[in-house]
Amino acid sequence: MAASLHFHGVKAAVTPKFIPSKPSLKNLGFNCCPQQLQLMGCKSMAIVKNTKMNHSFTVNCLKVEEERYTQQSSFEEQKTFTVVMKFGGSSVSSAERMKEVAQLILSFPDEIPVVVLSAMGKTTNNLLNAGEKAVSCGASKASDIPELSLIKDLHYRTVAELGIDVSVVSSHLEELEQLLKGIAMMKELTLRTKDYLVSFGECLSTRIFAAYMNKIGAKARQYDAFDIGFITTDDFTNADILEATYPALAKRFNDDWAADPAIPIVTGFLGKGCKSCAITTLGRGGSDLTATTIGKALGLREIQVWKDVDGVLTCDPTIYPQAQPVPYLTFDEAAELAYFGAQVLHPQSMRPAREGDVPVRVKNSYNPKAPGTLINRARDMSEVLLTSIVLKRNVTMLDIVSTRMLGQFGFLAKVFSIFEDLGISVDVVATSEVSISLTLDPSKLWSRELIQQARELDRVVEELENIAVVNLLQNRSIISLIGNVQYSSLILEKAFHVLRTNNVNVQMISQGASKVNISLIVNDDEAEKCVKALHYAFFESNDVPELHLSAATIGNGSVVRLDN
Ligand SMILES: Nc1ncnc2c1ncn2[C@@H]1O[C@H](COP(=O)(O)OP(=O)(O)O)[C@@H](O)[C@H]1O
Ligand SMILES: N[C@@H](CC(=O)OP(=O)(O)O)C(=O)O
Repeated sequence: MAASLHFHGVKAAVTPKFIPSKPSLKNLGFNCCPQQLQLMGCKSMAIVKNTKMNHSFTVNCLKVEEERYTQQSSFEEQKTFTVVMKFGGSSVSSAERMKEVAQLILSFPDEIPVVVLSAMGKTTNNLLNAGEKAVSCGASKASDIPELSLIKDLHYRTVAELGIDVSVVSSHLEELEQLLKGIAMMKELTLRTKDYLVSFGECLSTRIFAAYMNKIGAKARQYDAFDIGFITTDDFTNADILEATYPALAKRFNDDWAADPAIPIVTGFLGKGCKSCAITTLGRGGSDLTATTIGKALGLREIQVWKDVDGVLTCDPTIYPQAQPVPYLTFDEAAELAYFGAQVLHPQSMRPAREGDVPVRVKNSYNPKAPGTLINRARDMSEVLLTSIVLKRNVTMLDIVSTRMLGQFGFLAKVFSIFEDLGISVDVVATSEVSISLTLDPSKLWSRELIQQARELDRVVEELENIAVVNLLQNRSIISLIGNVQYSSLILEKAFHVLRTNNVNVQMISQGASKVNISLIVNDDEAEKCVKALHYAFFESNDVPELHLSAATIGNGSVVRLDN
């Protein structure tokens, strides 16, 4: 039974589920006690809906097991926030989208969210391109850089369409223009300056959105991540979040809420270098990591990442539009999928969620009714064969052959110490007694200038040639088959059948220890064809007689029965 109450002029809808504790009610401007709610027929607990703030609060509750409410009853304080809701650039690309996102947030009245936003639409790319152009255009031309105009137009138009004050963005846009002039004068764009430059995207989007939320009566407060405790390494453009971040965030958000409740609107992607104290970024797509970090810091019920697709799909829809949503994933599967190139999630974003054991839900902000993908610690894998196919292009592969390797102690250690010294990560490895084949993580190389990359690769080869014969193979792709490696023979049999039929020779294969990933290396120019054929075979075709399967279908979440 639901009821309606009026306290201090604020209408409160009460659902007989929770009875809020006195202190929490006071924070919200209410003044009632469990007895009053019991009188209303709320036998156990109640949710109080503050219709003025257009929000429900499942604030700390007291279970009324006894008939009588006594003053001595302990009102346990409950955590205030319930979920993180992260919206990517595609979800907040225009005023219209921001309005829809605001309504979407408010359509969950039982949640108290921390909202994380990325930069609007293509703003991060435009900022990076503007920075590159500023290096060579000359200070007098910096104001005319086309990408600067695009950024200004988008943000001025958005505030106008949302009916909020232009001062919310004007000082930041002026500062951005000054920065581009500075870059033009210096004729140089360091990684540190690059991070400062791209930070304008998230700083602008969150300010606009918070102002709009306040305008429509949903009290919100904007936060710059680098000011509230996101402490990172000083690896500009690819910083890692440090442990000190978690307690700092919890304190800041909880203290602010206790003092003056408002929905936090936080910049994704950004942090503050622990030594430099300068703005850092978490790598492209890093707002997902911002969201999971907050989820762990506050011990929330769920982390929601809202995208422009119906969840994590069986493969990249830009390669294969027939890709289907994957309803459930484990943290391990999602981490492998992200690490091996599925753009939908940031490669490091699963770590805090797994550590904090907070489920992650990937949803579509353009289609909120779609169930999306739920990522959890475990799921029943017994009937799962393949979950998703991921393609990572532009990979460099090294074949390292040592005639002295046979029985030579420490060869692998020497090889890997060379990579460690040069700060290059290795993705996939396969070894034999006399050789080792490996691929290099392109994202680590991509963050460097092209010339620097070439120099670094030359150095790797030079160093390795002291101990082995090295063959450098570029333009390769890694196709990762994410699924149940317990069925590896079945997966491989099917995959190799498909590849043979398509005349593709696999150059390297690795199963790894993850139990969820088999990686195949092929030439770049054959990779897309392979992914399409594999997707068809694993997710769409039932016709697999040569595999002796009795199930009607195999693939994502479907039943696989092997005829013994
Ligand atoms: N396996 C996959 N599942 C879902 N989306 C994928 C996958 N692989 C690549 N993508 C791409 O990722 C995009 C969503 O990620 P992203 O651009 O980071 O979204 P946002 O900017 O909204 O956070 C999709 O539009 C899709 O093209
Ligand atoms: N704006 C940053 C961070 C980010 O996470 O963006 P998105 O959520 O739109 O992928 C980027 O483009 O990399």
